[in-house]
Amino acid sequence: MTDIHSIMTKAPVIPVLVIDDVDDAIPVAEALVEGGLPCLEVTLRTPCALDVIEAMKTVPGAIVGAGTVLSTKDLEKVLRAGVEFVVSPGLTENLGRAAKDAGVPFLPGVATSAEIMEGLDMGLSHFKFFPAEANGGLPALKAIAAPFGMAKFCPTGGVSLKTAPEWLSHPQILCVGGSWVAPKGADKDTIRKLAAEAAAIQP
Ligand SMILES: O=C(O)C(=O)C[C@H](O)[C@H](O)COP(=O)(O)O
Repeated sequence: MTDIHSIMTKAPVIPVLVIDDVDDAIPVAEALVEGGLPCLEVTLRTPCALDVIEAMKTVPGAIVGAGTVLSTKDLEKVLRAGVEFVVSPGLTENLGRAAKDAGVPFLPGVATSAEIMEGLDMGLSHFKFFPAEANGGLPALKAIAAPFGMAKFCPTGGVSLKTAPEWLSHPQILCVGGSWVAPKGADKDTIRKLAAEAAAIQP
């Protein structure tokens, strides 16, 4: 298993996926991987998410993780499904410790200095800044991250193709997360093009 730093540095964008129909899993994953975005965050927001994870894992080159992991119960489920990384919207002591014990690359959401400090205490150093735009955007993250030179971030929530380059120009930001690369109902060609555009983003 790889570590969260290498997952965050594979491509500038981690697609955040909400998949309603398991039949879409393979074409969506193929389009994203072909477009140059190998790390796929499948959110547990839909009832078929675990089946989607299992299906996407069969796509060559896909590195499949789970998002919206809210509890240790969710963590157990996604580990059984064989995810390679885990993302959560927030950080709790229970979930942080369980992810650490499981040895799975873990990217918990933070929005404040105290949350980053709790994460650092647990031995974590890589965080999702969530919800990125609603929390004040890049000026807010710049100010919050300044005392924590060792911490790295993946802003997610309201990030777009247009705003991603500016986020990525900050040295503590390794990648951004976003759902824009796989809009609901989009066909494979569209998703491949959106992924290729995102993969080519230069800070
Ligand atoms: O489901 C989760 O666990 C989340 O953390 C939420 C997602 O990361 C954001 O909703 C994506 O934001 P958009 O790119 O603005 O759509």
